[in-house]
Amino acid sequence: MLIYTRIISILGMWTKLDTYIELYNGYMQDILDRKHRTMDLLFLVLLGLLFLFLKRTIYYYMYLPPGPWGIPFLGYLPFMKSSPHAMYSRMADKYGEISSIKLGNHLVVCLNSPKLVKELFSRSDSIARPRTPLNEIMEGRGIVLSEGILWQKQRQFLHEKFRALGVKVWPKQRFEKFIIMEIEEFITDLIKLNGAPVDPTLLLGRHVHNIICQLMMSFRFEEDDQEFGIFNEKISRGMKLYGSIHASEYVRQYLKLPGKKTILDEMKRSLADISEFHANKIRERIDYRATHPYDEPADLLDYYLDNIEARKSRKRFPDIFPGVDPEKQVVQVMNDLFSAGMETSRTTLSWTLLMMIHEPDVAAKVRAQLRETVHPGELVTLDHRPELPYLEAVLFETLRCVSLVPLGTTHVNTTEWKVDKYVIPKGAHIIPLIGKMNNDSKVYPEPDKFKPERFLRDGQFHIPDSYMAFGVGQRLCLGIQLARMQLFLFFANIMNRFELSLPEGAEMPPLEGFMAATHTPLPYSLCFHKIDN
Ligand code: HEM
Repeated sequence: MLIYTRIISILGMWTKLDTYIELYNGYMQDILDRKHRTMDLLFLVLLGLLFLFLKRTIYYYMYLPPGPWGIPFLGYLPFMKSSPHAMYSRMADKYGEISSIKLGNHLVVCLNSPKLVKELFSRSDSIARPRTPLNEIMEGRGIVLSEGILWQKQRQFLHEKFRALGVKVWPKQRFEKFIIMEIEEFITDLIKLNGAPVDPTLLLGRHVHNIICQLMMSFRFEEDDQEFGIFNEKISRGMKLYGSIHASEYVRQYLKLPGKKTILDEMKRSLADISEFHANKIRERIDYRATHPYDEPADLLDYYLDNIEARKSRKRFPDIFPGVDPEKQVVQVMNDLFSAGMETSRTTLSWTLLMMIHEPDVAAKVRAQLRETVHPGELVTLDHRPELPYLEAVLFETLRCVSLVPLGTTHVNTTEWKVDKYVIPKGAHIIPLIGKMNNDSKVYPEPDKFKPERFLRDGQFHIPDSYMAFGVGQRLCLGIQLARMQLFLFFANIMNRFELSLPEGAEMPPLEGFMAATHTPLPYSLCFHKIDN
């Protein structure tokens, strides 16, 4: 019976086999259909993504300012055969007012029109700085490389306090006396030399730096101060070393090449030493203020410490240190003013003295104007400035001719920019070609000629709109007033007290110097002969 039942049930299943197979096939078909549908969907998504990618890439490249092509990941870096200065200059010759190039995975946009630079650098979305391994050492602190709200607060604070301390290129300013004091020391050094040859760039360094130290922390380095020599060496070496790891700005892996990381480490150590010096000065001042009450702030450090103390006692006090440790921020501001202020001013003075050797007729005109205004040997002050427009024009023409900061300081745009028919994607490195614009014959006719008259209008000193030496816009040089005070007072007093000559038998030093972050003259010597009163 059991066997019979089994046979019946097997026969029953047998007769349903077709149904099972059909079910199975239907099931498999369903899976296959679904698989196909998923594949189709995936394919469509990929196609969509590819389309978007192509659209974005085409849009990106189609509207980029013109420039040479590179290869993926490295851009134009492997084909760079000259210095960035020379390459950008050639790009400007070929492509005009605006050009672009890919270096590593960064887009670099070069601007070669004063009007355009002015327009773009006045925008509030033009003030960011590039994120490079070197910039990252400062951790976003200070003034030169800070951004956003911290930069805004610092800039406003420093502007206000510079003014309050009398840093203005007008007569009777409180700060003028410190510059004059330093000039008198400098003149004493020159008189002691009694006409013996000296490299003016080296001699000027301590005096120019003392002026910044006075402004920051009422301090000056004495003649035999070893520490100043060491700092000076660190800053100059840092500027040169920077050139040898410059490519790491574009491809970080560059620092993995033999020797490159060591250079970055050396630069970090130098910064740490200079920071430690400034941090000590801050601690000394805090101790001093604890026991010595004072009436009014003597320098930037007093203003900063006033702010830090007031912040501690009043919770609602305006915060000028958003997101940073106040003491570390003050240290980095001091480092920045040291490096931005010293090298620039002393090098400009050194170039101007060299120009006077190259251009004896101009030197004679400067002296003639001085003779009409002051006695030989008399101290020239800012009171005399309105009577000495030609002298000031010589300084500005020197800055134009030598282009002290030939590539300015790189800006970064924080939103996409539409410029004429081009689109500059956000995050590009924007470089103003200051050196190139200074030599544009449409802006400065006969640019190779040294013509201070360009800066005179109706006999008065006049700065044309196109002038770029101190940058323009939101991040215009913070020290422009201080620089103008120093340059005028040093140059006027040197010319009023000394005749300049090359050492006997020396060849004329060239006007082509060493190009790095700044353009410095090659080492040269001058003799300073005191003019009898
Ligand atoms: C002849 C002398 C000088 C020249 C030619 C010069 C030139 C420049 C240039 C081209 C910039 C870049 C502007 C930009 O980012 O677009 C700059 C920025 C700056 N300069 Fe000067 N400078 C001189 C002297 C000084 C002095 C004496 C000080 C010190 C008090 C100083 C402090 C600064 C600071 C702090 C910045 C950064 C401003 C910011 O990022 O907001 N400079 N300077």
